[in-house]
Amino acid sequence: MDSRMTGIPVDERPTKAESDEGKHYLSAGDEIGIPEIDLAGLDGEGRAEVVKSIGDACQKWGFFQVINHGVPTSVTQSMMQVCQEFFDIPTEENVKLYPDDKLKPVRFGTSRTLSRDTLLEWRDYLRCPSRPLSDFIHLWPAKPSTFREVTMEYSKETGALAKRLCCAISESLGVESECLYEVIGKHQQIIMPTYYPPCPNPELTIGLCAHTDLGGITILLQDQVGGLEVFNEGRWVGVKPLPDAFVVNLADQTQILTNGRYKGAEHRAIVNAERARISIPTFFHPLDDAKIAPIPELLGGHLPMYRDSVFREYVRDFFANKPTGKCTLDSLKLIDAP
Ligand SMILES: O=C(O)CCC(=O)C(=O)O
Ligand SMILES: [Fe+2]
Repeated sequence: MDSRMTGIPVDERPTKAESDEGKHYLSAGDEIGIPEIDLAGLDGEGRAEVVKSIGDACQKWGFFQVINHGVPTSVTQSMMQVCQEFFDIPTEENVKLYPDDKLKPVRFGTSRTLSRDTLLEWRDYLRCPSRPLSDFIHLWPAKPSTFREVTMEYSKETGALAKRLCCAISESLGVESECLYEVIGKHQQIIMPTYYPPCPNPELTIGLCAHTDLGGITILLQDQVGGLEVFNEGRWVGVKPLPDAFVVNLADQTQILTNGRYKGAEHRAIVNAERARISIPTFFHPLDDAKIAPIPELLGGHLPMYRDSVFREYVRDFFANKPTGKCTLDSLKLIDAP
C-alpha cells in the first residue's frame, strides 16, 4: 500500500495525458455510450439482426454491453459476492498465499507492473486461469470456502457465452460460424477479479492505465460503481454500469485476425474517492503456440495489415513493452490500412 501513496508519474495521469493529447472525457451519464445489445434474439428469428448489431459495434467501438446474455443472475451475483469476500481478506495475507511470481499461474498482485517503479496502479487483482479446469482449480483460493465452486460455475457460463459471441462475431464478418471460436474462444480462459480501493486523491493516479487487451475477446462483469472508460474517436467515453449486463471487448489478436476490420479498443479504469469498485474481466486467449495472422477470406484481395506472430511471443513482447496504448500491435503492422 505504501508504494501506492506515491501515485503514478504526472505524465501518466488521466488529466495530464488528456490535456496534452487534446482528449476529453465524457462521463457515463452522457448521451454517447458504447452500444447495448440485447442477446435475447440471438438463438431465434432475430439472429441476423443481433449479429448485425454486434458487427457494427465491433467495427465502430470494439466494445459493447450485452443484456439477456443467458448467464443466470444467481451465477453473476454469487461471483461478485465471493470476489468481495476474497478482497475483504487482508491484502498481506493474499500476497503471502498467492505471491506475484510470474511463473505461478494463479497469483495476486497489487499492480500488473509491480516490479517496475515507473507505473503504479491503484488496484489489486487475482489471476485465475480456468482452462483446462483440472490444471488450475486446486491452485485457486481455498478461502472463501465457496470460491472454487462459485468460480467454476462462473467460468463455465462465461465460457459458453464466449462461444456464442465468437460465433456471432464470425457470422457478422461473413466467415464460418466457428472460425473465431476455434482460434480465440475455446482455449485459454483467465478470470481476473479486480479490486479498486477508494482513492483519497483520484486525480493523482489511475486504476488501470490505458491499454488494449492482448488476447482475443474479454467478457467483463462489473459492479454499479463505474470507472471503465473506452477511447473512441479522440475522446474517453465512460462505460455506464448496467444491471445484469456484461461488457464485451475485442482484443489485439482479433484485430489481427480481422485484418483491422474489428478493433481491440483502448480502455482504462479510473478510480474515485468514495467507493471501492470490483470488476471481473475474463480473458479468452489463443493457444500459446498458435500462429496468428489475418484470416485469408477477410483479406478480400487486400494486403495483410499485420505480419504473422506466435501468440506466446506476442505475450512476451506485450509485457516487455510499457503496457500502454497499442505499441505491441503496432510493431506487427505492415501497412497502415488494408
Ligand atoms: O476494471 C475494469 O473495468 C477494466 C479491467 C481491464 O481492462 C483489464 O483488466 O484488462
Ligand atoms: Fe483490459
